[in-house]
Amino acid sequence: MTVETTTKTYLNFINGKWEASSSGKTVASNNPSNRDDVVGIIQVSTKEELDQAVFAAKHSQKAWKALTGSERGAYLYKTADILENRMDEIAETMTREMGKTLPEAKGETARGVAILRYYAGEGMRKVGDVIPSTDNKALMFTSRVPLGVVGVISPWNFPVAIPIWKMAPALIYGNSVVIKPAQETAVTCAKVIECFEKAGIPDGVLNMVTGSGSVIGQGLVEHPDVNGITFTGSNEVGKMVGQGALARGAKYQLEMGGKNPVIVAADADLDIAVEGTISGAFRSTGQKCTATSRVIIAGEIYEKFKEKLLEKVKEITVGNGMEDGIWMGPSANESQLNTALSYIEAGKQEGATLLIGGNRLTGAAYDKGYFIEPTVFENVTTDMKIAQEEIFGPVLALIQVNTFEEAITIANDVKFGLSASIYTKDIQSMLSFIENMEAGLIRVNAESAGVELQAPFGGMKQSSSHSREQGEAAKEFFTAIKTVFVK
Ligand SMILES: NC(=O)C1=CN([C@@H]2O[C@H](COP(=O)(O)OP(=O)(O)OC[C@H]3O[C@@H](n4cnc5c(N)ncnc54)[C@H](O)[C@@H]3O)[C@@H](O)[C@H]2O)C=CC1
Ligand SMILES: O=C(O)CCC(=O)C(=O)O
Repeated sequence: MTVETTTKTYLNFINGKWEASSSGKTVASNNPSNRDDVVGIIQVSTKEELDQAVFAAKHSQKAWKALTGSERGAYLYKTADILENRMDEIAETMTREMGKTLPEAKGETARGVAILRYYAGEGMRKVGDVIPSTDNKALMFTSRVPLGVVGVISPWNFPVAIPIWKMAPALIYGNSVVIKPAQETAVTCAKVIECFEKAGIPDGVLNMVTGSGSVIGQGLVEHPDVNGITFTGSNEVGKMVGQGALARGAKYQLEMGGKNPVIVAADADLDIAVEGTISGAFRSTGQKCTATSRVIIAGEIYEKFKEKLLEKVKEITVGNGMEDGIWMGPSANESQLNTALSYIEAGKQEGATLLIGGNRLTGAAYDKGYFIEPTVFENVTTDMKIAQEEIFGPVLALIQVNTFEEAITIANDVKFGLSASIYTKDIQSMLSFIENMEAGLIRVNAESAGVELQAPFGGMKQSSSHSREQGEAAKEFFTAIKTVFVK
């Protein structure tokens, strides 16, 4: 395994060149397993660099759009090959930068490669339909055209997959892109951009500007030459992004929080349910919008499920995700750690019973990082904060119910609607769950997290702007439809 030991400074990528910010200011990206480890130095950019990037994107888009879909696809295939060759190095950077374990980071990087190849292929697929006109001498059809310049605002929890599942479809349909990655994972993003550069993407078509959300993120939202904004992150910021884009008539797409339930029915295979619950709740230290945060369990099997779950939670090894044998890494930053700890405190204050975990880990192996125990509460009622709000940490709430209807009511009793699972063998329960659950992702006998790149991804209620990402659904956002009538 190669671990970088020198600290490199990463620049903005504007119009095909790597350039420092005119601010002269930089910030270190630190390892959440060991804050003394600086993964890289990144630019704290100004509005000036953002303007340059948007200008470059605007002026390169016409020629990019004029290429055929297969020509654009060729750049994505090439980028995929380069990313695949750099898989180990980029995955290691991801683990050092945000903490998820190396196997998870490798899996995510491989997913990035697959997403690039999927959208490369989209360049050869149809961009319209023929629709019968009521005039039999006319030809009527639709054609999809790019939006123009797309602004990508990405979070830190999937530093490779999320930027790629936004940039790849934007590019294949003929848009140019300016990305502002989360500061916490800007080094990983810069390495992904290097893959596009090495693949020869034309100057200006893809630009990266790092910096704060309030300057560069907000700047993208407000920029008159940015035609579409795609965002993943918190509900608070997402709503501001949506309002800002709407105010100037730009298209927007928001993927935000979740409070995802798992229902364990009385007839569930408990071993499979426990395994899926553990993986959904604690992989990536609970920092997925699709993470399981509530388990709603039939009274008949409650004690048995709880016992099996706690046995498995005790086996979770927490530590530096670069090390063999570690199953759960740290929180991605100090603020995430403190948020999780404050929700644990709120759970105790509001009367939930702490069954396991609940503490920050201390000692030589932990003191320089943001490590927290996997935590499970019981006697949780739906009015409690830990049952209502997105924690984005390894905290699970167990809720006991007497009937299936009660389980569905509780599962739906939140403002979010991203993902929901049920464990059952009964076909009627499955069908009722599929019918009545208010969630964009419905999972039966499978964990709440886990998204397939070729299928639509997004939520109901306050989890998204009601649009969908990934798969063919991406076409809806990254293109506009022209209806053409020819006579
Ligand atoms: N849905 C998801 O996958 C994610 C949800 N979150 C949620 O958000 C919480 C806070 O995490 P943060 O990293 O602080 O999320 P955030 O929503 O602040 O950040 C997401 C992205 O938005 C940018 N941003 C921040 N302020 C902005 C503004 N005013 N205008 C435009 N862009 C802006 C950030 O720089 C980052 O690139 C987490 O605890 C979690 O609950 C965070 C990351 C991903
Ligand atoms: O569960 C996944 O694979 C994707 C989750 C996601 O998109 C997110 O946490 O932002």
